[in-house]
Amino acid sequence: MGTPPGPADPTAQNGRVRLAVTSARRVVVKIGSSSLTTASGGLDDARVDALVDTLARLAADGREVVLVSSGAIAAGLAPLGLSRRPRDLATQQAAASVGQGLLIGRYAAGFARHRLTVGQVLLTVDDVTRRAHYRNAYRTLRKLLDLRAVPIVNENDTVATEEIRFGDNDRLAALVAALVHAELLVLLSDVDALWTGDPARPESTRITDVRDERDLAGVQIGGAGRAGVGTGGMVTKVEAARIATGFGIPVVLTAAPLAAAALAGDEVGTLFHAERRRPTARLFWLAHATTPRGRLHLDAGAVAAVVGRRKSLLPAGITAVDGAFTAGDPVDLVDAGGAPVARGLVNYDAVELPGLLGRSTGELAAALGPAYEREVVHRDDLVLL
Ligand SMILES: Nc1ncnc2c1ncn2[C@@H]1O[C@H](COP(=O)(O)OP(=O)(O)O)[C@@H](O)[C@H]1O
Ligand SMILES: N[C@@H](CCC(=O)OP(=O)(O)O)C(=O)O
Repeated sequence: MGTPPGPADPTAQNGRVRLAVTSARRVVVKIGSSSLTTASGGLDDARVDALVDTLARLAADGREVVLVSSGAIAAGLAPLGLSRRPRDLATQQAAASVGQGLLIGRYAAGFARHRLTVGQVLLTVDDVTRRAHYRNAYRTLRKLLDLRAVPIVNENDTVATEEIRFGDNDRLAALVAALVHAELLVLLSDVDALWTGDPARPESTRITDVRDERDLAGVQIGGAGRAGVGTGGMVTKVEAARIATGFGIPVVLTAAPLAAAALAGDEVGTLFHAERRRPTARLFWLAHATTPRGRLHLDAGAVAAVVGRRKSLLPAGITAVDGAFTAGDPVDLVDAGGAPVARGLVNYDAVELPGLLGRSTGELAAALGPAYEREVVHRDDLVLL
């Protein structure tokens, strides 16, 4: 390994402070299972307390903190006599049911030492994909912050099924950061930064800054490290960083013991710089938080119009339709090869479209009435993928 992770890392301090970090007033911090558990899999009280102390200091500084914490499944293993993360969903859910209570109890006791109250927020995919639920989740989180409580978020593992699971809390943390309009997302893992390749290999080096996709070219982004504890590895963290930075939120990725230094703005870990152009909340939600209900296949002309010239999608450019959506649902717009190029809110039911395909809006209006002059997806309801 190039440089061992830890506060002693000589490359960590060079006297510069990351202003994007120190100026953030509302911060979402995500910690992975691997940073909260002992090698044998149980909750590591010392690590939980260390994180709590760091976050309590942040709160004492007047910053608002939302914690997204994994670890429910890992914390439930030992009490159930299990030695490793189970593969089947039912046992994972049982472990999460036992472990989530222990986890939140541990946090509540830890924050109480600092006279801080915690609020448990368990979210399902629907809570961040369905607009009505999304607003509910936002209201609750907002209210907890207004009341100076520390929201502690996890996926509601006990009720999530395989199909509707996030499965990894990195993406959940990025969506929560966007939901609460955080100014910073901190991803804490068992590795001190994003490295150019597997951190265990001598040729790998630490990446201090990711300014855009070009800085990720050639980087080998692998799966989870310590077997049986973490889930997504670096892939889900980089994906979460893309989501958050695309929403204008900078992201610091580092190891849990470096959390305090990272939050003080020291140049530890990897800083993913925020993109300057921030999409509207609605389009962000459309791109990242919706599940498409169908697919519209576009011909080359329609792809050029929608992607290249940012035009609305008209029936004339659609060659086929899949799915059972109704007007107002999110659908993916795919090119001739089936690759999604955009997502949008469709103005027709799936059953209406086959009779309209390939026909001009003028022709449709003359044959079927003025209501059929409308776009299939209006450009204001479209986001490129
Ligand atoms: N390019 C890379 N840079 C850093 N870590 C990497 C890279 N590729 C793969 N990894 C692995 O990803 C692991 C972190 O993911 P994971 O175990 O899922 O953490 P967590 O439980 O914190 O979510 C690291 O321990 C590391 O071995
Ligand atoms: N919701 C699950 C965690 C899933 C997850 O993302 O884990 P990790 O990769 O350790 O952040 C739990 O609490 O066990």
